[in-house]
Amino acid sequence: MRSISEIKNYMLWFLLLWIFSAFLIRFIFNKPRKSSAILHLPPSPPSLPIIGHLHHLRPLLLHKSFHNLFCEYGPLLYLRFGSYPCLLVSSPSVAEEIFKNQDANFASRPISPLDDCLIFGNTGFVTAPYGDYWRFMKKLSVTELLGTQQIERSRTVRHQETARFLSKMIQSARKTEVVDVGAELMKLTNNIICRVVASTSCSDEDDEAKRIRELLKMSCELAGKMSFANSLGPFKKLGFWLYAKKSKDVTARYDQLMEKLLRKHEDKAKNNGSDDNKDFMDILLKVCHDDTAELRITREQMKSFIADLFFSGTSTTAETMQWAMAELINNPSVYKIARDEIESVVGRNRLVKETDIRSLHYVQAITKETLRLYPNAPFAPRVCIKDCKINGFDIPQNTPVAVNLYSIMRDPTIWEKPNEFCPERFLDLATSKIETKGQNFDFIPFGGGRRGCPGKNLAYILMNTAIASVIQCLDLKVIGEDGDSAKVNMQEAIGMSLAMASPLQCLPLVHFDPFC
Ligand code: HEM
Repeated sequence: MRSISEIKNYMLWFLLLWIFSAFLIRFIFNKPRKSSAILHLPPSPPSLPIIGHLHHLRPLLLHKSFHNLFCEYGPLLYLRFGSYPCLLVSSPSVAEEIFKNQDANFASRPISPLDDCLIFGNTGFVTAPYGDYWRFMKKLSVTELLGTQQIERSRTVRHQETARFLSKMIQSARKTEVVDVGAELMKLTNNIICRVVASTSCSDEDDEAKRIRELLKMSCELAGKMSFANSLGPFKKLGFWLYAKKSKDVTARYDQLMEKLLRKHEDKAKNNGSDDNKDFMDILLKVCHDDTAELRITREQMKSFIADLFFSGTSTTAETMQWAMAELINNPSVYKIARDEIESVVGRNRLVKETDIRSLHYVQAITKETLRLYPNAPFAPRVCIKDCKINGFDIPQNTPVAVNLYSIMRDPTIWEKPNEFCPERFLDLATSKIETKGQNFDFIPFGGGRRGCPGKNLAYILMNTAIASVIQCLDLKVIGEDGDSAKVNMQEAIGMSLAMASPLQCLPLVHFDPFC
């Protein structure tokens, strides 16, 4: 029998041979396109034959690679990854062109590499091209789920879930138990989205919620790997070959889960025609069965849309809160200022409520500063629908665009000490009130324009309240070799979203117990 290392050697040789022949074939048969030679394209960093700028990328740490490119070569770059061009935008003025002045022309997303094997492929809302389907779903989500009135309506759900999260943390504190804060925050956001979308209560014992979380995580990882594979030009098939089976499996399991939830809702609709307490799934089903609706959505589109909401709304919010907690632990003076603010506004007799947030300016500044440093979606992917000009340069039709939110919000020409956590920068120092920064496209953690994040308001209210509750009720201690002065490791994880490399493990200590 061959040893593992022999097999590995064979595979390596096979791979090298395959790569070499692919390069050769491409070199011989692919003549450069004439049209790109006469276009006045934006500047490009030095590139290599065939792979273009691929050598500038660190696999699965795209935002870091983009940030390095921005620091070294400037804020508007025309890149080529294998056979794929990409416009990298890292300045507020060009972001304004994309999100405002030429918004309609940049309102589509690049074709997803995941279309035929993952649920987050091209049938979804997030990846849908700018057209009738996207407009219809956007209207529905803004009016029926994520608008101000709907956010008000789901306040009780958020309050109950935040209290559940907090009481779990307090219980662990009483038992001197170390808590995986990231996992608890993920449960919190997942439960809220589950209840708002499908009235599914996901308790600790319910492994349905756990399954949703696991599938989301797997999908995220696969999406990252497959997107990277897609940029490898002639080698993208290798990526699909490696990940297709797993992707299909994830999709099938997600589909089963959605079907189960949809059937429950259909049964409920049959037995009770009343419009009271309709959740988002009820509304979607109604639209799906409505012959007179502006647009008939299919069952598949409905499932993808719901998956998109889970995908976009849960880990984004949970991971941002995890960064906030980590920064708070590493910056005890910030913790103290925020706690003093909460105690002066709320007192020490009751738990902070959503309606207190408008008076908690420092807490709001903490959330904003966290989003500035750690935008969970570090770049907004768009595509140019038709030929246009930006800053006098030609941008050809169908050019994928990455608006580099991460670099814009760490640009030293815009932000003083850009890598430092300093919530004060969001406060008007004269009034100590929150400033409305972001009008100039320098603070854009939620993207912008018509394709900007529709969950922004929900995310803000949820994060501000959960962060304020933790500050009000708990001290968080990291267990490390340095004893009480141990700091959280702020390293970023490998992946497409900006998550922490190591899960935040803390020992909570009770400062105020609102449930006593
Ligand atoms: C901290 C939390 C969040 C962050 C940082 C975030 C960030 C973003 C960003 C950067 C985009 C792309 C915007 C663009 O292309 O201009 C986006 C899109 C989106 N987000 Fe969020 N998001 C968050 C929370 C949420 C929540 C809570 C929901 C809903 C439950 C949500 C739903 C969506 C959807 C559906 C899209 C796609 C919009 C479209 O393609 O038209 N997000 N988000």
